[in-house]
Amino acid sequence: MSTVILSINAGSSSLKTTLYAYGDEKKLRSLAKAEVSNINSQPAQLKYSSSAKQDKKDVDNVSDHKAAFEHVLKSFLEDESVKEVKNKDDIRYACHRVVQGGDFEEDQLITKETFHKIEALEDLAPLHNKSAVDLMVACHEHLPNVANVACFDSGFHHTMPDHVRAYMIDQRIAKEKGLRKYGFHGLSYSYITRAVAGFLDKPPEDTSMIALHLGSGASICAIRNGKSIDTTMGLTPVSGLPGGTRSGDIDPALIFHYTSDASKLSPSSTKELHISTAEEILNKRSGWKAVAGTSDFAEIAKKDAPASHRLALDIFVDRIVGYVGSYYVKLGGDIDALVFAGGIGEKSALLRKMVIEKIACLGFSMDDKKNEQLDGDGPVYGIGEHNKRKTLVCETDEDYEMAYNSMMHPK
Ligand SMILES: Nc1ncnc2c1ncn2[C@@H]1O[C@H](COP(=O)(O)OP(=O)(O)O)[C@@H](O)[C@H]1O
Ligand SMILES: CC(=O)OP(=O)(O)O
Ligand SMILES: [Mg+2]
Repeated sequence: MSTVILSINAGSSSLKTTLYAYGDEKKLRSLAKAEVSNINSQPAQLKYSSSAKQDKKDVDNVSDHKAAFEHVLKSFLEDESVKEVKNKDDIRYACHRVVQGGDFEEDQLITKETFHKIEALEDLAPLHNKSAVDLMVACHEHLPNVANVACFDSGFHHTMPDHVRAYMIDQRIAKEKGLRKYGFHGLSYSYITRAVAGFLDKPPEDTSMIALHLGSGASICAIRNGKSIDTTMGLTPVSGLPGGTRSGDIDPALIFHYTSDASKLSPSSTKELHISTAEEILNKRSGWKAVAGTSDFAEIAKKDAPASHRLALDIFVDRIVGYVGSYYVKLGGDIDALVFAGGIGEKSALLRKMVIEKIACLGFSMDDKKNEQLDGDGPVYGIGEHNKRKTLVCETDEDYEMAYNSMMHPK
């Protein structure tokens, strides 16, 4: 008898889902994947793949995650090659990626009580948590017999010390409002830690690294003996590194000088969700989209790209190496590996080369050939080594991480 898990990863404009099954041997098998992209702009696209079926098509009337989820579910249920799922009731668990988990450290079974606690966290992360909460409601409606589990992107960072988590502001207000560094991409960092430890043939508790999750949202994590000691994102994902549409760190006073109405509520705020125009500008109208006019990093890294693209690339590399230097010191130089992950970290040989050249002074190196052509079975690839310190690429997988935790610690 197999247990079936559906992993649900809600991005700001996409919905990525994977169906997994496992049996007594506790080995996860991926059965099928479905992804809806372009959710807020018409038409949205649905991409589906299983061992028997590959499909890509436009889908109409998908203006929110709930509508996208209905398409995804229909695709899974229509695919007769997925023998483990003949009807909705064959799905045992739905795992939801929740970016801002507040004080939650571990995955939570979603009950009425935990649902309301997660819903309340929307105040801290209006731009990130809403779609996840909407999908919990959709699952409750469409899959009434499934057990819903919330998996928090912030959970991995609960081991950061207090002096790293705290901002230098009035501590009474900080406590009252939960204003501290939380950090995100934790599902990815947890996957990377286990995968890299396996690759190095060491227990995770003895493995230390600087991990770079570089996607359209980008962050870095300092991991000592398998645990996060610092990361670049903070109260929200806007801080730290810049991203596709995010500014990354700025002087906070810049907000007051940017436009006269930056402090007003943004047009997309509703009665329930209060997003300031500044928050929207820094999250959705900044980053390489603002500097280079595209949020596609592959375009930015093209050989003959214009000067605006080169500026975006140089800013990104500058901020990355600055944090690597800082985390090298925080880890006391005691590092097994520097790990590139995320869409950009995994696919851009140019970005990896630019970063490694600038941090060679810290004792990192790479082999150009291995960097250009990743060699091995994955998910971890070695691309360089200097004095036993390795440079690695890891194909990270947040969906797998959620399903893996659900399998190892069933709720
Ligand atoms: N071949 C490539 N070279 C450089 N960047 C790439 C390549 N393929 C994809 N990317 C970039 O990866 C980013 C998306 O990464 P991903 O981790 O999937 O992001 P997210 O989960 O935040 O949407 C995009 O900026 C995209 O342009
Ligand atoms: C937390 C975060 O920024 O997520 P993503 O990279 O998926 O946008
Ligand atoms: Mg991502």
